[in-house]
Amino acid sequence: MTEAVEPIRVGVLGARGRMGTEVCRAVNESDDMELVAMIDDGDPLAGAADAGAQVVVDFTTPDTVLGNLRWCIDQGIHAVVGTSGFTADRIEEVRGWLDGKPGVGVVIAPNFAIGAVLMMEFAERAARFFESVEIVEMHHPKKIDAPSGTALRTAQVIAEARAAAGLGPVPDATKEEMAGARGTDVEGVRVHALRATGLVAHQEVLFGTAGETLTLRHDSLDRTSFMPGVLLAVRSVIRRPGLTVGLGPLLG
Ligand SMILES: NC(=O)C1=CN([C@@H]2O[C@H](COP(=O)(O)OP(=O)(O)OC[C@H]3O[C@@H](n4cnc5c(N)ncnc54)[C@H](OP(=O)(O)O)[C@@H]3O)[C@@H](O)[C@H]2O)C=CC1
Ligand SMILES: O=C(O)C1=N[C@H](C(=O)O)C[C@H](O)C1
Repeated sequence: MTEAVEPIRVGVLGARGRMGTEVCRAVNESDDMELVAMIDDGDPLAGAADAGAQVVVDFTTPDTVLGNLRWCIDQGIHAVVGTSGFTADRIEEVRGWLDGKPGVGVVIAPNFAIGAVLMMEFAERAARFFESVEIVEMHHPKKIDAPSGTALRTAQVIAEARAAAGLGPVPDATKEEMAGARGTDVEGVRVHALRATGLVAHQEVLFGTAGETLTLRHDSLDRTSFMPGVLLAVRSVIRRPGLTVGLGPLLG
């Protein structure tokens, strides 16, 4: 006789937001998870611990996510984090907190959509073959930060691949006559942020070299695109202590 498996007890932070609402729906619809806490701005985080959450999913704001994450780690609650704003310094800070809590797992993913994860992997692979590269991220106008976490992460992996290949700076003789005309410089990669009603989350990575260009484009047309990745991270994090950055390592 097979033993009944207990569902994973999940708490959602930012539960009334655009992503939080979708995550609550996805957790409720999954057979192996139970939604035990819905926390939003103003609600005490203790509600998640009181409800016995094993995993907390955070889709809040770049300003509040670090405090939330520190609290989860202190409580011994695993965390799946989609909130943007994770610079290299922040990642290292979280890694330090986890050193003191060896049983706790944290997954921080700038983008949970499978196509976006592949776009970043393909960009990393292509980077060494092209002297030029620029990133254009396009989002709904209610997004509160720019550049997007996805664009930041893409620029980082491209910059690392360029450095490993011994590539110099991206060629650019342009004198910027007005500030911002050439976007912002992220580790030597120009990133441009567009906002328009009707968009959800989109990104292009444009590579160029003599006589050819390569464009990688990903479109999230609906927030359901992020849900399989979020659920995969929830299932994975309970048996994956320490810090995992990005969804790639969970995809096998
Ligand atoms: N990794 C990924 O795949 C994805 C990441 N994101 C990221 O997720 C984050 C949220 O995006 P989105 O859902 O669109 O944003 P929303 O503004 O719709 O949602 C954020 C929610 O968090 C709430 N909130 C703010 N502070 C706290 C707090 N301290 N504790 C609990 N809840 C809080 C907000 O409440 P109130 O509005 O009342 O302040 C709001 O309901 C962003 O950083 C975004 O970039 C988005 C999509 C995909
Ligand atoms: O705010 C959003 O919407 C999104 N945020 C994430 C980011 O900043 O990269 C992921 C996705 O782009 C949607």
